[in-house]
Amino acid sequence: DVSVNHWRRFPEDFLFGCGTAAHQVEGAWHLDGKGENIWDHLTHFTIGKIKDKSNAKIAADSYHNYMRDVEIMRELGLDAYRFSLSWARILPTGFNNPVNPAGIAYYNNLIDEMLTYNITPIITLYHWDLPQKLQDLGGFVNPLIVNWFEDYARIAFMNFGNRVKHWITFNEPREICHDGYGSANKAPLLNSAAFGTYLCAKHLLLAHANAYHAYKNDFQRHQGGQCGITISVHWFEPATNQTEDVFAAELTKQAEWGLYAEPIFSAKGGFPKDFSKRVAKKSKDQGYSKSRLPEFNKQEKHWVRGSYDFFGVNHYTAWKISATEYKYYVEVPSIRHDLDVGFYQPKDWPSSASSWLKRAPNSLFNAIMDLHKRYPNVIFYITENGWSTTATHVLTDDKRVAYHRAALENVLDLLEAGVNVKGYMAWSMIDSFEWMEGYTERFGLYHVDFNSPARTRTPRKSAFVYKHIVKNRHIDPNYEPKTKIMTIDKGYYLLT
Ligand SMILES: CCCCCCCCCCCCC/C=C/[C@@H](O)[C@@H](N)CO[C@@H]1O[C@H](CO)[C@@H](O)[C@H](O)[C@H]1O
Repeated sequence: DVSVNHWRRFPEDFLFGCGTAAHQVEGAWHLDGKGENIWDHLTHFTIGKIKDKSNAKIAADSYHNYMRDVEIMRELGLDAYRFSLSWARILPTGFNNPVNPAGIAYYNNLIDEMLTYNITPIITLYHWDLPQKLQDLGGFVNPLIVNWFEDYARIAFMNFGNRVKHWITFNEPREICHDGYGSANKAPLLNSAAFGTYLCAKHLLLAHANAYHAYKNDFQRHQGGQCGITISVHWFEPATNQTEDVFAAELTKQAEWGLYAEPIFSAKGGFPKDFSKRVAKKSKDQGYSKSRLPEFNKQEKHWVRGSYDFFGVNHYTAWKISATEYKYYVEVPSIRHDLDVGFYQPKDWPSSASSWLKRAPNSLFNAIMDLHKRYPNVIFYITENGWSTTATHVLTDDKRVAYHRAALENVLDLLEAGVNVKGYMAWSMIDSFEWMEGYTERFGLYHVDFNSPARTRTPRKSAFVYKHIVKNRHIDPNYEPKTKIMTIDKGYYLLT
């Protein structure tokens, strides 16, 4: 293929990794003192919400298989592994007393095993699994979540910060707030469309800032790590180049990810301007005395602004946005009604097993370049990017291979354009519990047999291709793995 420059390389210090999340892989939901979380609660007590009626009681059983997981990291030759801590495994009631020693021991063992093989741990403090006891008190719509989260973050920094140098406070505030509080698309199914999303957004941002400042003030000097947040940033493109579609796409960016990025990364701070105005106007028209989007006071704005060492980007796909066409029924009032745009994905974009995930041309480049222009000098880590297949046991996942290759070409384009991207975490290392979709959608580079007691992991073709890219620091579009037997490359790892 002459159109691809084979000699473009990723820098030696670029972090190639894979990601997972505690609730999606660990299992052991009630073992060794772990408390119940909102997904345990949802899957055990609410009937008919999960597509295949499954739950994550065992999932990929990483709680018992963590040594095999680290072996997989070594097989792939990863520089880094992004995983999350289960808040309720460490603090069964959500509060910082009691601390569960078995929870601390589990993560110590995982971290130490990774470090033995020079694999950098990247920890997400919160990947959607709030302790149920805190949800009973309101979860993210209770302003006290700000202190609860800081207390939990401090326990994590104190116990693991001597070895962990990359901290992500939250995974995807949009999904936490829009899906969990503003609708019933994810636990805790609060479905408070008028207020839930916005109350959650404000409190989550303050909780993030508290954890960030705790790290900065009390840990960073002697631990020497970095703390950031991961936001899902999809690409939103105007359906036409008419002014109203261009504005509709801008508003969509503000509503979908700007709500979380702007208060932290912009020079001015606070919620995004056009979208805030829009919610204020709609709220007034609806007869509310104040905007349903609660503003930050001056002190809060200042506290949140600049609370980052890096920006974690989860990117998967794109949508075309129209001011007038492709509109569907939306609840009133709700964020979707506040935004009031139409959206679609062109039929010729290759489709995955997930209804929302299509391979959109250059969407990763466009999304991160847009962020770079708004927030210059920010360091980016791509903390998730991946492709889903169905549950059928097919190991030749050529569409996943094509997706990762295209995305990684975009990363090279970004590096060439001078954007400071320091790492790429493929989602996911292994198949896992895909939230409301159960086990019907598989994101793993490794297949997991959820019917076998051992939860056997088997590499897909994409695992061999990713390994080749990581090892050679460049993308060979013609590389075809010659074997189906995965090995750990000899001499490739240096013990520290
Ligand atoms: C405010 C209304 C705006 C309407 C404008 C149109 C945009 C529509 C956007 C709809 C988005 C729907 C689906 C999005 C899904 C992803 O963001 C989400 N699934 C990403 O979550 C991560 O992905 C992994 C794969 O799903 C998952 O396993 C992982 O745990 C998540 O971190």
